[in-house]
Amino acid sequence: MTAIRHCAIIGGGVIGGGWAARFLLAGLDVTVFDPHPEAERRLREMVKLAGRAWAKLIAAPLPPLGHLHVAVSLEEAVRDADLIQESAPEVEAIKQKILAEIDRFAKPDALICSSTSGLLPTQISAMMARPERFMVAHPFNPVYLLPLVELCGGEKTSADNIARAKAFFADIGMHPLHVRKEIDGFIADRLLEALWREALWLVHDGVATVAEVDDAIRFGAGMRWAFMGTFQIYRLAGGEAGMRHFMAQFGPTLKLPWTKLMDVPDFTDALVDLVAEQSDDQSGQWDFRALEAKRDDCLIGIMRSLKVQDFGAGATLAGFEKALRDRATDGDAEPLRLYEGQVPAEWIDYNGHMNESRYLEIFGYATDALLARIGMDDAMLEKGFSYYTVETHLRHLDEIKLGESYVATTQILAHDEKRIHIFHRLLHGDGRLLATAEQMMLCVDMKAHRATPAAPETLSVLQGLAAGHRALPMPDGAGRSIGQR
Ligand SMILES: NC(=O)C1=CN([C@@H]2O[C@H](COP(=O)(O)OP(=O)(O)OC[C@H]3O[C@@H](n4cnc5c(N)ncnc54)[C@H](O)[C@@H]3O)[C@@H](O)[C@H]2O)C=CC1
Ligand SMILES: C[N+](C)(C)CC(=O)CC(=O)[O-]
Repeated sequence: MTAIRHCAIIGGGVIGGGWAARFLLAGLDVTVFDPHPEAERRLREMVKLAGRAWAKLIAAPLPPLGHLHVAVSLEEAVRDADLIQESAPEVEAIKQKILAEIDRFAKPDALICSSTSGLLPTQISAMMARPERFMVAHPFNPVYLLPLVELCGGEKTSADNIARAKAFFADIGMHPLHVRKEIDGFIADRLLEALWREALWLVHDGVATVAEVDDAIRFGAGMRWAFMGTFQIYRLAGGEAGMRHFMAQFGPTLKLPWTKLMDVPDFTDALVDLVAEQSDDQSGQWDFRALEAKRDDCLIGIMRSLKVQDFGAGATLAGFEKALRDRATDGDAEPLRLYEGQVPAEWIDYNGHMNESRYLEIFGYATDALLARIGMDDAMLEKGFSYYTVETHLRHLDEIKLGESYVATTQILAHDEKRIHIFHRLLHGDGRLLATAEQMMLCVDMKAHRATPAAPETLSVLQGLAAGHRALPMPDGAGRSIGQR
């Protein structure tokens, strides 16, 4: 089975564009077919937006951006692809026809996926000659940021292909969720639809405006759903007695006529106008791209916080960053690129530039990344071993402002079985050297509170990295002390 390096996307709208961006940022080549005359402009704008988001989100070296090609036909788009992601309009007949065509022109071992939000895989693959390599891979908007992808096979999808898709989507930083029963709307859209129906009724019945409905979500339950979902949150709502008490107390309310569930208000012109006008009142002052960027920044904030907690989507992000670091080629004699990002608003001080403490914060993240690279993981911490920083010499050389990008590189100057002597550089995106930090790290037995030799497997990775760095010149400023000219 060939590795997946080249993806094709059929339909390059909101979702196809999001897939293209995620694949390209993960270093894969992408070919898109979309008959829309504006398709290429929209795609390139999406890739730019996604690149901005990943630069802020991901604290690990990214592979070089893949190559984007816009094809003139479906056949041209799919013929060399290892994975094809159909993302055309949500109409069963259109999807059946497109999937049959993809099946005809694709390589025999290519995986074929559909982004459908709720159509049944067996139905939409009905005209395919080889449905065993087909499945739904349902993403969430924006595809380049949200990790969830629901995988749902049809009656003829092979288990091997589901496993292959699972591994592939995990590899590009996603959380594949296998929907084991073929069901309309899969798991997530069943939940979203229930909420959407109720929201429409509330507006239709004049109970609330669209902005009030959104406030009811975003100031309350929406915040906790981001990391615990519904069941885990309700378990806590049951108090110490937990889920059983919660169900005993709130079970009976389910029988009260609180929801309209399967009833859908008729989409009369009056309802569409009401919702659209209220939506304009709520968000009309926002330029579309600015609102997308605001959404992305909020998601990035949530994911970064969850990463610190190593919880939910944050654990997925941490795992992806670790894989990127492991995959990155160090080069024989290159400082390691261990941490990069853009300066967020809260790092700006009264002088209008990044505050001095943030320089050390960035170097701290680079040190953490180095330690992760040499195997100082949770298992090592649990055994009671870690590295502590025992000395830092920090030089502030230049300033960096809001939204500007930076990268921290790390050179290993020396090491022995207990110590690592490193030299970090902080570089502006335009190449200026902003700061350096020379540090001594000490391996510590945390239970005995004393220095200790590192584990042989840690020393062996360290030796490999240090061997490459031995050829590098001693950095300008290494060994300096304050007051020296
Ligand atoms: N928008 C959303 O929030 C989500 C949508 N989806 C699913 O993704 C799929 C695409 O939806 P969107 O991107 O939202 O729609 P969209 O309308 O933004 O994009 C559809 C694209 O398909 C193109 N297209 C039309 N006929 C085509 C053909 N014969 N061959 C190739 N391209 C063709 C259109 O020009 C358009 O650019 C649907 O199945 C939808 O259910 C899945 C998750 C979320
Ligand atoms: C509205 N929708 C059914 C197309 C939504 C989805 O499928 C997922 C999402 O991103 O909300």
